[in-house]
Amino acid sequence: MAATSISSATNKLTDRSRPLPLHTTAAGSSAARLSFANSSISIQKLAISAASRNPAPRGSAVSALKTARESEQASKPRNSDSAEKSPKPTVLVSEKLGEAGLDLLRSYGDVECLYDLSPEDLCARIGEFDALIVRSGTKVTRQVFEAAKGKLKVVGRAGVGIDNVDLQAATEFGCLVVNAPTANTIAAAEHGIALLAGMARNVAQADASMKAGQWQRTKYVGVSLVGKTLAIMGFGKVGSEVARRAKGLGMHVIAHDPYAPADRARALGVELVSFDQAISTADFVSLHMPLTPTTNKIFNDATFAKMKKGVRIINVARGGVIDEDALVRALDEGIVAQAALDVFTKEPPSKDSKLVQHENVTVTPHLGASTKEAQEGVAVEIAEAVVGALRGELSATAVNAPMVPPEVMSELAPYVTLAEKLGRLAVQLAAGGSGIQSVKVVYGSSRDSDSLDTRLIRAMIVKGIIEPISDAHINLVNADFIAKQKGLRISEEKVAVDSSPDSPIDSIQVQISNVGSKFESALLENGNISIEGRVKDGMPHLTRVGAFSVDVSLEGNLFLCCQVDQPGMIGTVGNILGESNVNVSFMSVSRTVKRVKAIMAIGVDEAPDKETLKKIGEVPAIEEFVFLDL
Ligand SMILES: NC(=O)C1=CN([C@@H]2O[C@H](COP(=O)(O)OP(=O)(O)OC[C@H]3O[C@@H](n4cnc5c(N)ncnc54)[C@H](O)[C@@H]3O)[C@@H](O)[C@H]2O)C=CC1
Ligand SMILES: O=C(O)C(=O)COP(=O)(O)O
Repeated sequence: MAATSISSATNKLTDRSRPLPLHTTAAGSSAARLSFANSSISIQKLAISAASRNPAPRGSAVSALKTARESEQASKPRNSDSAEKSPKPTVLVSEKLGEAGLDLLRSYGDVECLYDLSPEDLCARIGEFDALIVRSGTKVTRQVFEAAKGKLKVVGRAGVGIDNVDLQAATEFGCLVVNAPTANTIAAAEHGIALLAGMARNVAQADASMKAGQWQRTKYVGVSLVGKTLAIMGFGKVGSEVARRAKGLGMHVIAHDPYAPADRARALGVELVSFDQAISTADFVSLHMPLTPTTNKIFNDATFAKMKKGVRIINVARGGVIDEDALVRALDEGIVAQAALDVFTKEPPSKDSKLVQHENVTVTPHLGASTKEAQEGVAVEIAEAVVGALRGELSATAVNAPMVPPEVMSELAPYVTLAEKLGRLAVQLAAGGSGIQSVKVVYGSSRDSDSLDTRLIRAMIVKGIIEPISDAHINLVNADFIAKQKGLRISEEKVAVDSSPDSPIDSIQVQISNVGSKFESALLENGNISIEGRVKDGMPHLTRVGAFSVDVSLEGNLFLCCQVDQPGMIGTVGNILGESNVNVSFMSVSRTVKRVKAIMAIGVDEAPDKETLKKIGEVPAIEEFVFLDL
C-alpha cells in the first residue's frame, strides 16, 4: 500500500468526512509532561474539559487529556470537594439564545450573556471564556482567537451557517467549532416557502399599499405557482424540505447540487441538473447553498444573463452568494422580475440599499431560523454540543475536526496512548529533535485500509513528537495543521498481518528519517530511527527498538542500554538503580547475536539523578544508554 502524507490534501488511510473533537492542550514543561505521561487516559473524555476547568495560558503546564479519575470527578455533583476546587467553565453567549439552552449551559458552567458587544469589546472580553456561543451576527475573526490567548476551547454556532467564524484561525488555535445543523431546517424551509408564495402574490407590497390608504387590486396581480419550475440551488437539508413543500404546491422541482446523492433527489421526485440547466429553465430559483469561497457571488451578471427573463429569486441562504449590485441591474433590466431576500452581504444592509428599497424586492431581516420552535431547538442543540465538547465528549457537529464515530473511538482508545508515547520516545531518540522532517508510521493490521481510521492515532503521534520540542498545543483539531506548519511530513503505511480482526491494530511502528540517533542501536539499516509498540492487556508496550525485540510496558520512564552480551549486566544496572532508590517496574533484554550485543529496556518509576546516570555510563560493558521521559 502506498504511503500517504498529511501534507497533501487527502490521506488514503484516513480520509473521513466527519469530525471528532479530540481537544487537548499541551504540557509545556517537562514536569508537566511527566505527570501527563503518568495519567491514564479515558478515551471517552479525550478532552478540553481538564483545561477548561483549570484554565491556563498557552505554554503553561496543562495536560488536557482527562484522566479517568478526572472524568469521574466531572460527573460528581457540584458541591463535592473536587468540584468545589475546580472553577466552572465559562461560557459567553453573544446573541439571543433560547432559555432551554441557557438553562442547560448554566447547569454546567458560568454563563454570561452579552448581546451587544462591539468587535473590540468581544476581543477585550474573550480571554475570560472557555466557550463562545454565537448566531449569525457575531463575527468570530482571527483577532478574536488571538485575543483569546488559548483560553477559548470551543465556539458554538447556534445555527447552520458558519461563514461568520474564521475556521482556519480556529483550527490554527486548536479551537473546536461546533454548530447546530438540524434544529432550524424546517424553519428556514418554511420561511423560503413563505417568501416564495408571498412574493408571487405581492403580499408585502399590497400590505404596505393598503396601510398607506390605497386599494390597488390591478397593480398587485400575481403569478401562480402550480406547474411552474422551481430550481433549488443547494439540495441539502433546507433545500430538500423546500423541495418537498413546493411539490405539494404543484410545482415542478429541479435541483442543482454537485454533492447531493441522486437517490435522495429521486426519492422526492426531484431531478438533479447542472447549474446552467437549473438557472436557465427555472421560473423560480431558490438558494440553499452555504457561503463558501466557491459560492461567493456565484449569482452575478453572467449568471443572471443566462436566466429566463422574468425569473423570480428567493434567498434564505446567505446574501454573499449573490452579487447584490448585479441583482439590482438584473431587476432594473427586467431579467429578474422579483426577488425575496432574507439575507444580505452586509447585515443589516445600509438603510439606502438600492436592493432593499427596490419595489420588486421583498425583504426580511434574516428571519429564516426565527421561529419559537427553531430557536428553542437550536439553543438546546448548541448547548448540548458545547457542554459535550467542554466535557471532552464526542461531538457529532464539530466543523473543524475529523469526526471519529464513538465505536471507532472506543476501539482505538488503547492505541491513542501507545501512539503518543511512541511519538514522545521517537523524538527523544533523535539526535537533533527539532530537525525532524519526515516521519513514517507503519500500522500492522489485519483490517483493510478502508476500515482502519488512523486520524486519531496520527494526531497523537504528532502530539508526541512535537510537544516535547516546542510550545505548540496539539489536538485533533490542529495536529495536521501544526505538523505541516513545522514542515513535518507524516507518511502512513498499512502492512497486512495475520492477527485477530477484533483488534484494529496489531502494531504501530514509528520511523524518523535523516536525523541520526542519540542511541544508535535504535537505527535500522536504512538509517531511520525505528521503534514499534503494541497494546498488550490494554496497556501500551514498547516491542521493538531498531532491530531489537524488547517488551517493556510504557509506564513511568525508560532506560535503553546497549551492552556487550555477557552475564551479570542485569544485576549490575539493577544494583546501581536500587542503590539510588529507583524502582524498576519492567525489564527486558534482547540480543541479535549471542555474547555479542544486547539491548536492555528497563522501565523505572522514578527519574534517576545525574549521579546514577553517570554510574551506569561508567559500567565498562555498556556501549551506549539513554534515559527517556515518557
Ligand atoms: N436564513 C436563515 O436564517 C438560515 C439560513 N441557512 C443557510 O442555508 C444554508 C443551507 O442550510 P442546510 O440546508 O441546513 O445546509 P446543508 O449543508 O444541509 O445543505 C447545503 C447544501 O449545499 C450544497 N452545496 C455546496 N456547495 C454548492 C454549490 N456550489 N452549488 C450547489 N450546492 C452546493 C451542499 O452539497 C449541501 O447539500 C446554510 O449554509 C445557511 O447559510 C440555514 C438556516 C437558516
Ligand atoms: O442557521 C443559520 O445558518 C442561520 O442563518 C440562522 O441565523 P441566526 O441564528 O438566526 O442568526
